[in-house]
Parts: sequence; C-alpha cells; structure tokens
Amino acid sequence: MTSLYHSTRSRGASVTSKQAILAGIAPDGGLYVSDALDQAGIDLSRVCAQGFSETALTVLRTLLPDYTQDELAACVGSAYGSQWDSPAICPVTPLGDDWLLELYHGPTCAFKDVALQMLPQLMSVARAGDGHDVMIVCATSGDTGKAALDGFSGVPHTGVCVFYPDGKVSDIQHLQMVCQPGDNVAVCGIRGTFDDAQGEVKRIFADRALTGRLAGHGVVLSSANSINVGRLAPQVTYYFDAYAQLVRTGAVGAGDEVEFCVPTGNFGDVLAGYYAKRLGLPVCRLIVASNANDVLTDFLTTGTYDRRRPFHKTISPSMDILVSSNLERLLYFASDGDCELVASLMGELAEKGAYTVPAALMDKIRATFSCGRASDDETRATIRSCWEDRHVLIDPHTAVATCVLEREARTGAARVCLSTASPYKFSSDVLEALGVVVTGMNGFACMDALEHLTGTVAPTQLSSLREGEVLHDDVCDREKMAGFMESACARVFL
Ligand SMILES: N[C@@H](CCOP(=O)(O)O)C(=O)O
Repeated sequence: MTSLYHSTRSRGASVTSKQAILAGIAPDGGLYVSDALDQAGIDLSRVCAQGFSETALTVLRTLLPDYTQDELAACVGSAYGSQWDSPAICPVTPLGDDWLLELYHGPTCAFKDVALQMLPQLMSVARAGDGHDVMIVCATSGDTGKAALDGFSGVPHTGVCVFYPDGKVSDIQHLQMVCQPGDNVAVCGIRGTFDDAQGEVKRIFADRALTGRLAGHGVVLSSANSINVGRLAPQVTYYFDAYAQLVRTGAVGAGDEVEFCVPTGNFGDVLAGYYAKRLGLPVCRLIVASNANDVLTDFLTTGTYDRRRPFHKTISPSMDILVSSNLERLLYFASDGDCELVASLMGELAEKGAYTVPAALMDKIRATFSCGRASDDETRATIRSCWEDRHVLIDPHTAVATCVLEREARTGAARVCLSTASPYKFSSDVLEALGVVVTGMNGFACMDALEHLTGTVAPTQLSSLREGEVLHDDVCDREKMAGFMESACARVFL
C-alpha cells in the first residue's frame, strides 16, 4: 500500500490517502499533507485539451494515488453529473477585463459542492475496506454545512452532523440546513461563532474517551471541512479547469501566467490554488481577499497571525472566521516541510492566540500571496457597480474578492476572481446593495424583488425552500456539541 500522507506537525506515522480521508485530521491535531506534491506535476497541455471531469480524474489520480483509476472514475461520474446546472460544471465568464470562475452551479449553490459532491464518494470507497460506520462532524459558517448535508444525506454507513453559529448565517443558508431531510443527518446551531464550532469539532476529534466509546460501537469520526484532504483535493480541479477554459477561448496563451483572487476565511479555497501552482499550473499570484475579519490580510502584511481581535458579523458570513485552519498547510509547504516549526507555531496559536512567522519564510509566502480587505460598505458598492456597469450579479463573498482585485495593480497576467456562491443565497443583502430598502421584507420577498429588479432567476433549490419544512431546531452551547453528536451517532447507527 502507498503510504504518502503525514501530519503537518510530525512525520512519525504515514498513512494512505484513503486513511487520511477517513480520519479527517491527524492524531496529533495536524493536517494531513503529502510530500509528493512537488514531484507529481500535471501535464498542462493534456489538461487544456480535456473537460472538467477528465481534469478532476487527472488531479485526483495525482493527489490520491492509492485509489485506483476505476474507483476514481466512478467517483467522478457520480460527483459531476446532472445535479449541476451548467455542463461546464464551473464556467469561466467575463467580468470587464477580468474573469469570474463561477463555482455555484451545484446542488447547494456554493463552491463547496465541487468537493462535497465528491467527498462522499471518496469516503465510501475508503470505508469499503474498513467496515466502520463514519460520522461526519462538520463546522460551518454557512455554506459547507448544507453542501455536506446534501452530499452525505442517504449515503450508506455514513452520518453527518453539522454545527452552525446560530444567528450568524444568512436566512437562506439557515433554511437550507434546517430543512434538510434524511435519516442520517443532524443539524444544530451553537451559541457562539464558527471558530467556537470548529474549535470544538477539533477537540471532539482529539477526545480519546469519546472516540474510543464510539469505536466500541464500530463508529469512526471524520470531517467534511477543508481540514480533510478529501475536501481539498477536488478543489484543485477548478483552478486547472479554469486555466484550460481560458486557453481554449484564446484569452491566455498556453503556458502564460494567470492570477487568482480568492475570497477566503478558512484558507482552504486559496490553498487549493497553491496546490495547483505546486502541481505546475502557471499561477503568478494568489490574492487573498478578506472581509472585516481581516486576520489573514494582517498576517500577510505583518507576518504575525493574531486571532485576539473583535469578531465582526458581516454581510459575507461564510468568511466570518478568525482561525484559518489551512494556513497550517501553507506554513508546512512554504517552510519546506518543517514540522517542528509548524508544531511550535500552532502551539503558540493554541496557548496565546498568536504567532509570528520568521521573516525569511514570510518573504517566500509573499512571493506568491498578496492580500486585501473590503468593508461591508465597499462590498455593497462593488455589488452595485458590477450590476450597474457590467450587468453581472454577484454575491457578497465574490464582491469582497472583486473589490480587492480591482484595487490591485495589473501585472499583465489574466486575472480570475473566484465566484463562490449564488447571489440568491444572500438575497436581502444583495438587494439592499442595489439600493432597495429591505426593511420588513423576508428572505423570499427579497428573492422575488431581486428577480424582478435584475431579470435573473433564483435557483429552484433556493426558491423552493419557501415550501420547506423546518426539521431541525436544536441550538446548544459549545460544551454540549459532543453530547449532541454522540446522540446523533446513536440515532443513526445503533
Ligand atoms: N466558509 C466555510 C467555513 C468552513 O470552511 P471549510 O472550507 O473548511 O469547510 C463555510 O461556509 O462553512
């Protein structure tokens, strides 16, 4: 068996990608990484000649080498079929002189679908040889939760338990989750932030007494967040595929460099772009776009990551995050695999809430990454100008990135902005940004008004929520999350 993955914090035990996907997170709290990343280049001319599914297969074969070609082909076939409303899966469309990579054409209208239509397939193959039942424990700031519920609902021998910050997701995101049917799903709001939820989920994974109890019943825990390499790997596909689309339309020449601007909170989406670069995609710059929770912008500017700051509830709630988990993987790769350094920085983050990266390492990171932030007012202004000047309707997360990209000096390279969610997931904020007073209007009145004002059509999976039945109304404190999850395991598996 190919043992390729190990923790960012130690090299002691290496595991296959199937084992890494089943575990979700390494036993020492680190994230699984593979040192084969740089040796495993992807043939760009081949990618430019093929469609999304073929490229997904190429990327996954490279990153998850212990899956067979047949296993991955079956996973890709199931993940990228008729549940997408665009045959391109992730089409690239013009935005002025730049490009939008539309990642919201899947069943839950957010970029998470690209990986969460795939992860359940990968997980099922991985668990086939293992025999355990798997409970997926997921923290969400709005989008991952519904995408995980949709992907894992009804998957045999699998359950999914989602925790979201109560009152801190959009009305539509909330309804998407609480109306989710399925015998193997559980959804619970928590009194706190996404960081509280994600922190507790990581503590649950490390709780030996709890995981031991569950193992006694044949249940293992895993993750649907981008800490799981099975979430990250499928996201690499759309960077390659976007490039291929641009080459095919003649917008860039084969081999030309491109820039990507990514709205990010947990750092998974932009890290997938970094993986693509290390696999040979000609990416000259990755621009990290933050909202008022600008911990990443400050980090890239100063070299100090400091989570000890006020939390801001913004109109781009999926990015309301102060602990960006996947930065740990970037630190690992940029330091040429210095596990000791990563472990010590993560120790400082846990103990003090902050760490400072050596200057030489920051220089390496800044050679690829730049950054910027957008306030809510700037985000609204960008939604409005995109609509009024270009007739392109974008959601607040995409607007954060567009605003940041517009301020960046042009280098001559083609620029692609990741468009991460449907504007209709955030109908009231988008409508307000277009100048409509929304006081007294509920989410569906805003959706209708947005359709009327723009002549665009809300995705049916969102508009049909008005007939949805609320099936989950639990809300708990952080301390009760483990108990909620254990009860869900009992209900689903025992
Ligand atoms: N933005 C996410 C937060 C979790 O990030 P993930 O990419 O690690 O799942 C969300 O919308 O839930």
